[in-house]
Amino acid sequence: MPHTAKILLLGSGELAREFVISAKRLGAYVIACDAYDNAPAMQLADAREVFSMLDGAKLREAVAKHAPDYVVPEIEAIRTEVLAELEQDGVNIVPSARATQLTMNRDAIRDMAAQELGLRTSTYRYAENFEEVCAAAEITGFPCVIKPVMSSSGKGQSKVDDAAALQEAWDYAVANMRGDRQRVIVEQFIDFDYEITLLTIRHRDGTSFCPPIGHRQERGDYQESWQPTEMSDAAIGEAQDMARKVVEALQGNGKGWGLFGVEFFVKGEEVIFSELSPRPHDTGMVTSVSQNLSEFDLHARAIMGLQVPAMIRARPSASAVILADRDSDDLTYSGLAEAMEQGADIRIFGKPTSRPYRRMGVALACAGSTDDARRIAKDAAGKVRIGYGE
Ligand SMILES: Nc1ncnc2c1ncn2[C@@H]1O[C@H](COP(=O)(O)OP(=O)(O)OP(=O)(O)O)[C@@H](O)[C@H]1O
Ligand SMILES: NCC(=O)N[C@@H]1O[C@H](COP(=O)([O-])[O-])[C@@H](O)[C@H]1O
Ligand SMILES: [Mg+2]
Repeated sequence: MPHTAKILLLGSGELAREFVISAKRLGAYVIACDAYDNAPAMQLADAREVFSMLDGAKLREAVAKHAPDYVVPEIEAIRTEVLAELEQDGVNIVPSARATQLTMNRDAIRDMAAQELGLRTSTYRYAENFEEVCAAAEITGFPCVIKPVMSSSGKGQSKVDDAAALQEAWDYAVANMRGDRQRVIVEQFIDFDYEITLLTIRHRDGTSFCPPIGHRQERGDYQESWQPTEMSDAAIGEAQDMARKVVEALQGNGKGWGLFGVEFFVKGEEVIFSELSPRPHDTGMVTSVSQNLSEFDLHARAIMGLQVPAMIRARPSASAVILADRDSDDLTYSGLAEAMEQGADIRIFGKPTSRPYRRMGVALACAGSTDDARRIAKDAAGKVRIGYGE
């Protein structure tokens, strides 16, 4: 098939699905990969491969079979050593193999940010057994937050208020971690005023930023986001400086081009670095309606060496998630017309199965203010009904 670029997409969730749309508009041919068939992005891509991306041999095989111009990771759980080897052999890993390696585990990126780059972070220690957890909590104090170093979307994460609750938090982290390394980060709990995602784009002409996105999380997972969010110019400037430093440090031997979601906590005028994704961010789904070019469009443009505006504006907008509440493989959706009554838009991801709290869709709204947009998006999300085939 004629195409402008061939993209092997590693991960086929909702963020990949939107990315496929953006990349295909620019004429790309996209092969969507994930561990399960009929994943959201596969339904729209040109081709699919179903395999575990933690399996290095299978990963190599997929790259050899398709000879892509770009390998675009969309999840963290990937055999990233293989990406580094492929990069050595001339394969273009987005944004770079180093970025995927350092962000796969929380410890690598946190050490780089706090120690090498000197960015302000919460106080933290790592622990590999319960005794070390107790020692770490002595240093961070209470409350603290315990997370597996390998996890995302809040999996295995808990806030701990006193020493009596440490055992439960450790057990919960071990039970919900990804991979085989029993290691957690114990972090000082930051009683922040608000938290943001700063979408940062590294592209052929330099670095651009989107207006900050505010968000609210529950169980460590995003519930709603809005853009722009109120923030002083000084705090925005500080966040941009930190984001620039960290994305530049991730370039390694790759081009380092692409969009990053850089997360910060803000307390008073203090901006505290939390973590980042070297790819579109879930809280950034709001950009599908808030910006002329969404985070997915911007990622596609940056990767393909195309122009990215220096100034990106956002009109007041919000997103609110549509979550499942049980396990099912016989899903239907209704209530979209009611959900749209106040002007919201709805995205249904088309995930073939549900589980409690799995994100199945999102409601999006623009309004005169972010407060109004949040209200409309939340109301709309609540009106979409999921049928579980019972
Ligand atoms: N040290 C902390 N102090 C206060 N809140 C925290 C802390 N660490 C995490 N949180 C809360 O939990 C949320 C999820 O944490 P974090 O981003 O580290 O997890 P994650 O599993 O990597 O999430 P994702 O992959 O969805 O970005 C944060 O956005 C924040 O709301
Ligand atoms: N915070 C990371 C994040 O939002 N990742 C998004 O969720 C998908 C996995 O969802 P699933 O667990 O429902 O399959 C990923 O593929 C990605 O799109
Ligand atoms: Mg996060």
